[in-house]
Amino acid sequence: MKILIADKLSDNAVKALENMGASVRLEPDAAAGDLPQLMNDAEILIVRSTKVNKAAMDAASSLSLIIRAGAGVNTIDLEYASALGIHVANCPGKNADAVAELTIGHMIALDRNIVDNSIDLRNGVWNKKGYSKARGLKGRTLGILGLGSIGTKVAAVAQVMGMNVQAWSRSLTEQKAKTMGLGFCPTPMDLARSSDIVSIHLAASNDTRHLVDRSFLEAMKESAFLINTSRGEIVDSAALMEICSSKSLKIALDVYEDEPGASEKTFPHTELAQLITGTHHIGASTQQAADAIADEVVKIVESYRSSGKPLHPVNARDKSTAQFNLVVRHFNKVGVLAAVLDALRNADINIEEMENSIFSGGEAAVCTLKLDDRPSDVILNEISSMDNIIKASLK
Ligand SMILES: NC(=O)C1=CN([C@@H]2O[C@H](COP(=O)(O)OP(=O)(O)OC[C@H]3O[C@@H](n4cnc5c(N)ncnc54)[C@H](O)[C@@H]3O)[C@@H](O)[C@H]2O)C=CC1
Ligand SMILES: O=C(O)CCC(=O)C(=O)O
Repeated sequence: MKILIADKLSDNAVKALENMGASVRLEPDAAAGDLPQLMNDAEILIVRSTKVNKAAMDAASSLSLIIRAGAGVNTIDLEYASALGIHVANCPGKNADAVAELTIGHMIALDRNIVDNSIDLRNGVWNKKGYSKARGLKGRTLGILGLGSIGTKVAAVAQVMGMNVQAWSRSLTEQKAKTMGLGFCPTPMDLARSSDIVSIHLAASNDTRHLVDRSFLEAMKESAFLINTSRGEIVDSAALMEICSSKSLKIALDVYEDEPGASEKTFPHTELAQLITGTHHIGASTQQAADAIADEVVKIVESYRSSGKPLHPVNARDKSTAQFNLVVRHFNKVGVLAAVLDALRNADINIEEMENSIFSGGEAAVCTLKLDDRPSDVILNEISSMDNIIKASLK
């Protein structure tokens, strides 16, 4: 098993992979453009934020699994991976505590102007009066966009801090919000209008691109806070730059549209930087999160090695469209299933999924095949009467 790690991963995880018998190549400073040259005969590619595009996959004929050592998979061309039959898996929730911690940190920093306080002190300015105007967070309304792993954790911490927490999330219902002690916002715009602080925890996709757009920003309360630790593309940063001063919005960002890769050294959006408090996409960058992610990556490789299926697949088809389940009980002999497949091929029936389980003792087995068409009774009889078949039936 050949593994290319094109980002930083802990030494312990590398050792654990090697102990599984894998040959591991470490390229911690690789950029997206380097991947085609580095792929060679890698079967598994492990990345953090390094983008994985068509060129990388085209250069890797042995590649069968890409592991995102993190949560967001918008950096991987999922459509192309699916078209080439390459599994993509991620580590859901494993860095959520770290991002929630940074989010809460940004929220407190905005309220108390911690960054400006510190810059003034460094410049020899003492301004206790000027900086003594925080509103405080207790009793204020925090609106969370996206109640996934991170959004849920941010909500829980904010509740402990005495904030009123409300949320919009695509599958959130009023009832579910109520059981979580949260206010329910039927639409993102409702949340924008009624929150003192908006915190974004959505996955980036075509649906969520610029979900926080000009009209959302205009709907926000005067002097509200906006915090984005999810993905830059979710906020229309051009609109943000135009609107934030006129509405006195306070902004904290960890992520940016067209943000530099991890190995780059220049931040191009300096105009935006003047208007915000910003961090360098470090939401997940704590030792705790790195350890939790590394452990999960090892589990994903283990699951893939032992079953051929990775834990946490993100590009598997949600639900098979095949409606016909052919169940074949058979003796555990060479060639039995090949004959079944042959009969189905001759009938022009496609097998979409197939699973064979052997019973204890190893004598008999049952194979379930999901088919795109109904086999006729003639074919069922033909299969049932084959050598070493006990019975074939449709379920
Ligand atoms: N700043 C950082 O270092 C980090 C940033 N992130 C970002 O935060 C995002 C959220 O992370 P988690 O909470 O762990 O993920 P999650 O998968 O648990 O939650 C994702 C949320 O996005 C929503 N969502 C997904 N697709 C959607 C769509 N098409 N339309 C509307 N809503 C949609 C889901 O309903 C869910 O509420 C990640 O996707 C990632 O982009 C994650 C980890 C670290
Ligand atoms: O690995 C990183 O530093 C980025 C983490 C992240 O953005 C994610 O997990 O979605």
